[in-house]
Amino acid sequence: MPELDVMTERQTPAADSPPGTGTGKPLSVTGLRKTYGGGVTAVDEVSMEIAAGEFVTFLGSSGSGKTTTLMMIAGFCEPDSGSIVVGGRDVTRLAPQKRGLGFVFQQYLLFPHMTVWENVAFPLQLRDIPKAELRRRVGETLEMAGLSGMARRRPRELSGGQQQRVALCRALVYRPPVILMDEPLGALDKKLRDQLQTEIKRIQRELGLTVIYVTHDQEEALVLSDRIAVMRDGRVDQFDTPRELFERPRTPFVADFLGAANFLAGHVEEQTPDHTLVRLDTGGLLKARPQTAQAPAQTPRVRAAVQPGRLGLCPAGQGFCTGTVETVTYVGTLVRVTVRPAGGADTEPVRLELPAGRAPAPGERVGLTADPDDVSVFPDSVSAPELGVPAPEQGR
Ligand SMILES: Nc1ncnc2c1ncn2[C@@H]1O[C@H](COP(=O)(O)OP(=O)(O)OP(=O)(O)O)[C@@H](O)[C@H]1O
Repeated sequence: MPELDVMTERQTPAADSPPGTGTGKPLSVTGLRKTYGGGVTAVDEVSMEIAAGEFVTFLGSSGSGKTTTLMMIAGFCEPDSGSIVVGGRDVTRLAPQKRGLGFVFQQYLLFPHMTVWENVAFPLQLRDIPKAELRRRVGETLEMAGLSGMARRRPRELSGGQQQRVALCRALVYRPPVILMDEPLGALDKKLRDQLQTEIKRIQRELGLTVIYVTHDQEEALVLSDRIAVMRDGRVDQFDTPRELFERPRTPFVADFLGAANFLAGHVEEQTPDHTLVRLDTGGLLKARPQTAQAPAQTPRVRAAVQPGRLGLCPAGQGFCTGTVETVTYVGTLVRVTVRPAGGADTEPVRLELPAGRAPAPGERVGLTADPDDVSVFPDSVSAPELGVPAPEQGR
């Protein structure tokens, strides 16, 4: 892991704007590629345009190329080809410390012998910021992160969450044009993660920061991001808003990775400009939204994908499928239900997420419904396991 601010050269801060005026800059990445020794192509032709003040997350399973892409943007890893432009300036061949970017990593890398105040002030001292200005900025940043009362403590006197907030302050204090965060909350427990996610998002909005965030946690990506780049095998499968990724997944991998989609096998029976009708292997007819360019009109076999939270119950014999309730698991205000469809011996149970008040009883026969707009249809040329999609877990 690179030593952070220690490497930062003496330079004028990227922006001197006070909070609220939007310090973030746009970033564009074109045709980025990295192959490690041994022939592993970690990143393969990644291109994206990130707007000033946008919160973008690289989401993907382990080994999908998230960290390598981030490290190339940071300058700690040299790309084989491609370019990186920050705020109109090509930084591809610049040393990390000359890019002026901020970093927050899972390991806090605070200086143990310095107080919180000194840790946060350090990047400004490196940049020869006048004392009064330094005091104002450190004070302001600590206050924003709720750390004002802890300025005199040393890192070992803080909890993990507090230490991570100090690391965040240290990246924020000199208002870099882009902040890069690699699993910064990975070491914290769920409650702290939730709390810090809210704080990171608030601070990012308040300051208008451009943030690139790496995580393999779907929920975290959905909570934080304006847009998410879903990565697989070094490539970006889809770069879109959380809503688009949910409602218009372009690949089965995206459908499954974001929402643990149900995949229902069948064939297209009818295609009109208004809808697609899929005859499921279990016998029922499922109406999906009309298909676009990648319409599987020529593909006899398809898989219809629908998220568990977008399915509803109706009386048995109605809807696109009838089956028997197998499991009912309460998860807070939600209930996770699995239904074994009748009429398809080998079919997987269908997973639903319902409000707790609408839970059916195990053994009950129910029908399933879905809004056609929530149903995506994919050609059945590639199976989910081949795409690296994990098998659905019971009660997930
Ligand atoms: N220094 C290296 N030398 C050789 N191969 C590497 C090196 N660093 C990463 N890789 C390989 O490149 C691929 C992408 O790795 P990368 O760390 O970018 O993925 P990631 O999505 O960030 O994964 P994780 O979530 O596990 O950190 C993997 O196959 C990995 O084994």
